[in-house]
Amino acid sequence: MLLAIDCGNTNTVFSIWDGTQFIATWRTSTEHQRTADQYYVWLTTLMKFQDIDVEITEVIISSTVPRVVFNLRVFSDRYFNCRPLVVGKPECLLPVDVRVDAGTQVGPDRLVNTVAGYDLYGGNLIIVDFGTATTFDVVAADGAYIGGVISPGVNLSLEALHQAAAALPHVDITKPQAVIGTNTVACMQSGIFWGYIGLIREICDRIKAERDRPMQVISTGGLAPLFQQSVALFDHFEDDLTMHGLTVIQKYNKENNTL
Ligand SMILES: Nc1ncnc2c1ncn2[C@@H]1O[C@H](COP(=O)(O)OP(=O)(O)OP(=O)(O)O)[C@@H](O)[C@H]1O
Ligand SMILES: CC(C)(CO)[C@@H](O)C(=O)NCCC(=O)O
Ligand SMILES: [K+]
Repeated sequence: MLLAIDCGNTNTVFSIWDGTQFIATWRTSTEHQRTADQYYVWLTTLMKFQDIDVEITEVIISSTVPRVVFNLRVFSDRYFNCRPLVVGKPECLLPVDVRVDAGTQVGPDRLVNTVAGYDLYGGNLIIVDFGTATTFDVVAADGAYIGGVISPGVNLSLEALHQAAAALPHVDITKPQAVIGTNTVACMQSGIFWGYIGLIREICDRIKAERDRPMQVISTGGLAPLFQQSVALFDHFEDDLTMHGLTVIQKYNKENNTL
């Protein structure tokens, strides 16, 4: 079975794919100090707890944090006796083109999202991923990643306000009752919530105008449904878009990679 690992700057998600579906998914915070042995103890404890008794024979990794890849490689090699496929490395083939400025290292999560979006919906897409950063990936008609937009993540923006201003507390994002806040928390929530709705709408409109063709907007990440509640910003929401992309890339390499 395949273990797919999506390592973001904040969280790392592990999913087990049985060839047809994900049978389990677990999330942990991303820490580059974590060793191969620590990953193994953590994972097997959760597997036992959920009565999941499967043999992992393949591992694929997408990591936006280069430093964690070493220990994840050791983890894969030591405990599953396999060499992991690492998205973004030359030995990992992609089923789509990447058309960006020479020397640009596109985040592997954005490449994986592109592959997943193209597999599910075809080309001409804008993929909006709410993670540590909010990213917009633009997918051409032929599935190529042709660039996009990187904005500060929702939680990052809230945290930055709290860190920089002595009188501003830490708040969680929710949809505010009104635009005009009558207390500090409500003011902050309004700024982030409606500010983000504006940001998403403006960026998507401008990308569509620049491309001058109809495009579907696909969203993923924990906060997408919250924004979609108020304004129809997205055509589709995919909870596990990145994980889906990892399975597509794994299959593609199995069929086409001679290494
Ligand atoms: N209402 C909310 N207020 C604050 N945080 C929320 C809320 N709803 C969801 N979240 C958080 O949003 C995050 C969404 O997870 P997601 O996997 O999309 O990004 P991430 O893992 O934080 O980022 P990265 O992939 O860059 O590490 C989760 O950490 C979740 O706890
Ligand atoms: C933008 C993030 C942090 C989003 O996870 C990641 O995709 C990344 O580190 N990207 C590298 C730069 C780029 O994608 O152009
Ligand atoms: K993510």
